[in-house]
Amino acid sequence: MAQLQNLLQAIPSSQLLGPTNPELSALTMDSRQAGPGVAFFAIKGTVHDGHDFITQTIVQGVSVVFSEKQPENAPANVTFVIVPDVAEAMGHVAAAFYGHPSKQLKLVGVTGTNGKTTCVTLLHKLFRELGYNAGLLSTVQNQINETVIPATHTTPDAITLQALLAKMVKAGCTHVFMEVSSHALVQHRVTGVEFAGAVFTNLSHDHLDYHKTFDEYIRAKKLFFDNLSPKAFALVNSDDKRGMVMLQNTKGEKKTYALRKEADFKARLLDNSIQGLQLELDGQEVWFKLIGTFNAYNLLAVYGAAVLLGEDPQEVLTSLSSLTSAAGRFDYVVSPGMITGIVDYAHTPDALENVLQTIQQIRKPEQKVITIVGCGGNRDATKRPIMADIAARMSDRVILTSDNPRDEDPQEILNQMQAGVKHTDLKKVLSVVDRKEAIKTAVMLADPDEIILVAGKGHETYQEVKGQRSPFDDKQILQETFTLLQK
Ligand SMILES: CC(=O)N[C@H]1[C@@H](OP(=O)(O)OP(=O)(O)OC[C@H]2O[C@@H](n3ccc(=O)[nH]c3=O)[C@H](O)[C@@H]2O)O[C@H](CO)[C@@H](O)[C@@H]1O[C@H](C)C(=O)N[C@@H](C)C(=O)N[C@H](CCC(=O)O)C(=O)O
Ligand SMILES: Nc1ncnc2c1ncn2[C@@H]1O[C@H](COP(=O)(O)OP(=O)(O)OP(=O)(O)O)[C@@H](O)[C@H]1O
Ligand SMILES: N[C@H](CCC[C@H](N)C(=O)O)C(=O)O
Ligand SMILES: [Mg+2]
Repeated sequence: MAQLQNLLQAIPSSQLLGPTNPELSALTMDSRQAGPGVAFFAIKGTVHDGHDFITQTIVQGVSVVFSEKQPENAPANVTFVIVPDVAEAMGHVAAAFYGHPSKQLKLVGVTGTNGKTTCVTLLHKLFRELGYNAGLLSTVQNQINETVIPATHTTPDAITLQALLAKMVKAGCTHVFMEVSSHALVQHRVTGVEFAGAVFTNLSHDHLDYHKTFDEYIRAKKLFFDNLSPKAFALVNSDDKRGMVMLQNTKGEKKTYALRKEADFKARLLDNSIQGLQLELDGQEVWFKLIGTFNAYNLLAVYGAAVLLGEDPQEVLTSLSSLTSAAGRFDYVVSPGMITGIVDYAHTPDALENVLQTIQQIRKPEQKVITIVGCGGNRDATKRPIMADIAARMSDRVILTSDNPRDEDPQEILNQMQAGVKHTDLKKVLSVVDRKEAIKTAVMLADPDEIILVAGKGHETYQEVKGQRSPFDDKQILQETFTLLQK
């Protein structure tokens, strides 16, 4: 419960109509949840405009409406708060409603095109190892210590986010690690959140369907650093072209990490194999279980953030060296017969190319690569032929199969993929519509010491076919098939 006036203090400007200080029991941005004691925020979305639902919320007995427009005929018992930007106001109001939980936590946000889930998951595992109560907000899942709360977005909306942070405070968490997506920044999902630190991983072309231009996308990421408090650290990858741009206008403490340049946190790659990474990190030689050069960056970012949070560098390195990757991010199993199975969430051409490049770098010359890949239904169809072509060019054999066909005809998706394979590569490519059968086929074909990449679904634990979701876990099926076929 909260009084409206107590929630309005953080909002820069507002105009109030109707009762001045009603009592509120809940906040919502969805008209369908509005009722007595509730404040409704009318948000302009990509499909709907929340303002169109105001009348409906009034019929449902809502107490307060946050709006960008003057009401036409507001009933006397409803308070209207008129603000220039409802999404921004909602960030501040949600923070106040839940008692500013971020101020009671050491909250670190990670932004960038790739590596967010990996970094926050490693940070969470690390701080659990170091003995802290810690929270996690990620694409894969949210966590309070070891308790899992399913995630619907990479970064939840402001109300859900503040509610989760408050729950974490209540559970005794001292540290929380969260992904901050560019959508979240533009939509003010993290407005009103106080960060102890911000980390930038890298920037490449992505989400341009939403941000329209690359400059807009960069601006979205930079917003995160521009809004930091002077007490926070701003840690960026200075090997990335955009790293220093992020620091230009920040008030936070500027820190860098790099493999190729001088930086506050610096590492040198000594060895990069299927067994893991050996790095010289801040002058010490350490082995890590994570694979691929990109993970050297993630480890360095995590190390830097932990040290900036005040942890002992030696203890951090010792714990980090024992950690494994986030579920479905270059996750792997080795069969008793020494076949390496890699499960990765690569579901875009860029990601698939990256993951196959990493495999090329770490495999022994004689190790062959079998790739299993599909493309989701009801999603961008233009990536289908491109991904099949990449898989065929960069692997010794390819099995095209279903990802989540959703409402589409699975065979039709495979036909569209197959159309992208070059004539010269056709002899390497099979199509097996059933994903389980595809995995089985790959395991049957694989000789000891070969590598099987299962791409596209990563951590997902279901498959959606003809609108129906059934349990499906690439890593588990791979393991079961190794056992079944005694490979
Ligand atoms: C493009 C985008 O970010 N969309 C998010 C946005 O939806 P929207 O703007 O399209 O919403 P809308 O349907 O137009 O509705 C506008 C407003 O009217 C309200 N409404 C709508 C209907 C109604 O009957 N009554 C009502 O009040 C809605 O609750 C909403 O407040 O606001 C919704 C409520 O928070 C989000 O669920 C939705 O995320 C959609 C599902 C989504 O797919 N988002 C993705 C793109 C996303 O956010 N991804 C990023 C990261 C991705 C990555 O890093 O790869 C993430 O952080 O997850
Ligand atoms: N630092 C990095 N640089 C480049 N590629 C990376 C990096 N870290 C991970 N990757 C690759 O990108 C994929 C996605 O990694 P991760 O899930 O950590 O990123 P994310 O930023 O959370 O992505 P999303 O936008 O899907 O939430 C991984 O499967 C891996 O192949
Ligand atoms: N968030 C992305 C993930 C895609 C993962 C892939 N496995 C698929 O289902 O297409 C989407 O829903 O488009
Ligand atoms: Mg993520």
